[in-house]
Amino acid sequence: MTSIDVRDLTKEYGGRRAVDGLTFSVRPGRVTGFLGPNGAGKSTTMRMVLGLDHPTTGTATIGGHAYARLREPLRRVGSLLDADAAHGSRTARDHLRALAASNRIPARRVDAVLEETGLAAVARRRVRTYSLGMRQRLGIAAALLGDPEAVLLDEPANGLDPEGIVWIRTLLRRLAAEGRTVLVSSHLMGETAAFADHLLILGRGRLLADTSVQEFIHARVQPRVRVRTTDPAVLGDLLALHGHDASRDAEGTWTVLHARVDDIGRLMSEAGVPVLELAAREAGLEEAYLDLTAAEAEFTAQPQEA
Ligand SMILES: Nc1ncnc2c1ncn2[C@@H]1O[C@H](COP(=O)(O)OP(=O)(O)OP(=O)(O)O)[C@@H](O)[C@H]1O
Repeated sequence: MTSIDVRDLTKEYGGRRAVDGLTFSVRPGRVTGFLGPNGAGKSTTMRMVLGLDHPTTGTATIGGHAYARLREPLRRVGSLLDADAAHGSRTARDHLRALAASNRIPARRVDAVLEETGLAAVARRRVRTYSLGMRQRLGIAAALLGDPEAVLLDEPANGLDPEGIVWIRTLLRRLAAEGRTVLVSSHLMGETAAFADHLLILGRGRLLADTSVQEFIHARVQPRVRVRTTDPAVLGDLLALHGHDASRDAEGTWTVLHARVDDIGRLMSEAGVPVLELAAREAGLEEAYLDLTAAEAEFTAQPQEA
């Protein structure tokens, strides 16, 4: 089994820490979402895992080995860091063939990944004529070329149309189901929640969270119930009588904090208050993520000097 292990990893650029003492493992068989604000250190970490940057201190290994020590690395780990990695004057097919030849990957894999990424029909066109989404698909094709056990993708949904976004989600889920190790950075919280099982969240080069998506959301977003009836004032009195923390919007819909639909439904039924709408409000990753980053910003804010 191939896990990606980062230990005490630090990277300084001119005395500034882009990555600051990171330790985590990315496990096989699940999709790990890699989140954090712009400049948090996600790409720098991925570059160090892929041997494209040298750590100032610490180690990053794939299946226990530094990238530089892997034989035929594309067969062990595939990556997408930059959609413009292919030379514009080459065709997609030639680009992938050259990559395959230099890593002793059978040429039939080229056709397989072109098919898989939906590029087969345009494979003989020069890459410079590709749209951003097509270049992104080509980058993903290159990542999958060596049938690798581990895959690192930096913002793979970038430039993809809605169909492409559904496609990448399905692809990531399948790669994980096949037992591969999948690390994916993204700024799209809705998308990350749809494809990721686990999260690593960075802030200013440090690890803020290493947790399952479900646990992360449940720990940060309180359960709420949305409820609507014919007479909002009567419902307001009923909720207050039973000590519920609730607020009412302009249309008369109540939001009840720390409550479950079963409790509110039963309460209304017993009091004879008609229910027009009753729903548990779905807690989202975006809300949980913003809660964490806001708390972090507050915690790290430096007091102004007088
Ligand atoms: N080659 C470099 N030289 C100097 N500073 C760098 C270099 N590469 C990255 N940095 C700095 O390191 C920090 C982390 O950048 P990085 O690109 O890893 O963040 P990120 O989390 O991937 O951000 P984004 O979400 O915007 O892609 C930033 O402050 C960036 O300016």
